[in-house]
Amino acid sequence: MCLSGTLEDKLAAAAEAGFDGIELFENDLVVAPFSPAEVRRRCADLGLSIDLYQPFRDFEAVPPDVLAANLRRAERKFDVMAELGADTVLVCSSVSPDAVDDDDLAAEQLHALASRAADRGMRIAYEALAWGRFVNTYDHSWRIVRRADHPALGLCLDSFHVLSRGSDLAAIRTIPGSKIFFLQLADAPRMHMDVLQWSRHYRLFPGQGAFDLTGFVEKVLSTGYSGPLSLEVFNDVFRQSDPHRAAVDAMRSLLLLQEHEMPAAPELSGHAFTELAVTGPEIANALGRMGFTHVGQHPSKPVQLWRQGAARVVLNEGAGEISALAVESADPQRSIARAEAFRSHELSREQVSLPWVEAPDGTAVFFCGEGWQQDFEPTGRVDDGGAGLTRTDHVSLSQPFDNFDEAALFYRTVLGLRPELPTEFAAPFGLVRSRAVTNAARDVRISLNVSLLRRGEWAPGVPDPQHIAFATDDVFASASAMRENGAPLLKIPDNYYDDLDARLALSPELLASLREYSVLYDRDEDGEFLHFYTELLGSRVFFEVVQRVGGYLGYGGVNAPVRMAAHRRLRLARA
Ligand SMILES: O=C(O)c1ccc(O)c(O)c1
Ligand SMILES: [Mg+2]
Repeated sequence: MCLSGTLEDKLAAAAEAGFDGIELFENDLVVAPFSPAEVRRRCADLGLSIDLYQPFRDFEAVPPDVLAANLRRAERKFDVMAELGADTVLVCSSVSPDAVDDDDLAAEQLHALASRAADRGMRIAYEALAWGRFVNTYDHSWRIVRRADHPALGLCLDSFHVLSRGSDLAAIRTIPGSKIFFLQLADAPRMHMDVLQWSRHYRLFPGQGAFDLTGFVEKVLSTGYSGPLSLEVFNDVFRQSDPHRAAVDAMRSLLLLQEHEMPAAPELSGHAFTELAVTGPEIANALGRMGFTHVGQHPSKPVQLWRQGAARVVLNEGAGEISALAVESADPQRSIARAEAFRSHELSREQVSLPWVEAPDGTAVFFCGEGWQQDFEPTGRVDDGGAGLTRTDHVSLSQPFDNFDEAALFYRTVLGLRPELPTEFAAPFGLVRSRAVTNAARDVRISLNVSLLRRGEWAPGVPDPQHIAFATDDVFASASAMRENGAPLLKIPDNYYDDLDARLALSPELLASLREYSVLYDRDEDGEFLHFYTELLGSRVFFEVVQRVGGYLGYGGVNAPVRMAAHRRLRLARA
């Protein structure tokens, strides 16, 4: 269910990512051209056991004629399972109009089913679907299993059904581990919607959503449960993305559940630099006009280090995009050990001495220790403080549609960053979701952005832009110095300031300065955010300058559509 493709694709991807078992979803078998015995051999060849066959629906608490038909249906499925070598079948709680609200009857009929399964050396794992007609909580399914009292009948616990209902988890620890036959794990974003739709479209791998999967798994394991930890993630995007990548993402999510056994992530302390791959002088010119100085030169390659305060940009040759982000690590080799443990492998690139890995969108992530700047020879030019930029505030990367949740989990596991809550805004070409990942000190901040739906066909065929945001302590002083130097700053329309005035009743002086310098503004209970942008440089990159006042932790997301519309207008004017 977690992987796209046909059965062959799914099995290959699961095996390659190191899984040792699967749940076989009935549809995948029904449409496959292989007999169950052939599937069994294929799985064995790949080192995969078939740990569960599912789903068997709408069985319990029905009138006698329906029961007879259901038992016949079950026997046919037991035949298939025998050929597959699968000994456990998932029976999910009924949604049938034939079912009645009668726990005694449900228990009695499940007992009958379990007896037949036992005759064939098989077991029934009963799962409460969150939308089951009468049985929709795990404690209710447990009461029925306890009442049925058959050794071949136990529970399937599925974290989504349990956590989506907000069930009290205390009772989990009262279930004997031997009566939990199967454990399914799925995370999800918090949503206020019909639980069936939520489950079938938006599940996520553990660590990608809002549920506490670590706490849930701890409770289940404390019962003595020793069966598989299986992932059952119904997700519209995963359903259509590369199964090999999704399987690695899935494995990473399981490893996160045992994070205490993984190498700890060394402390990160800021963005060492961000690398831009550029063609032509446009970006170097812009950096110069923004007050950056070309302070270092690579001895053998056309690679330049530009600096202003502790804000650093490396310019390399390439297609006009952010090609790498570099973080300062207390121990780069341990950062790599952590990355390797989470299935992200160290890469090498000619003449790069820094250890690095690749993020899901292809951006290189460098781990810099002390002295990394020695790779550059001084140009003799000195940073005089320029326009007052102090450091990199954040790097903003637009993500490929298929890899957004994978990216959040990558940064969480490999770099040890914390994902913040996602936000959404309406951009000119569709809704955009934005999610930041940060370290505890918040001196490493990466903002990930993605279209909510795959881009519409009328949207321009240019890639979504990416940017680097630099911090200043005085946004107006920086804007004024840059304007004086002829930096290509983005003009914000007057309508925006009229709306700000209406919404926030800012002092006339502040409003006038914002308008004068095309500075945007946001505030929340904790502080204020003042920021301005450059025009697009080339087709893909721009810069932002931000001033945080007080404890404002966001990214001015409310203002992003204003910037996007302005960039769009410029693109059209240039075309
Ligand atoms: O959406 C469903 O129908 C469905 C089926 C089987 C499961 O194990 C489950 O959690 C949900
Ligand atoms: Mg389930």
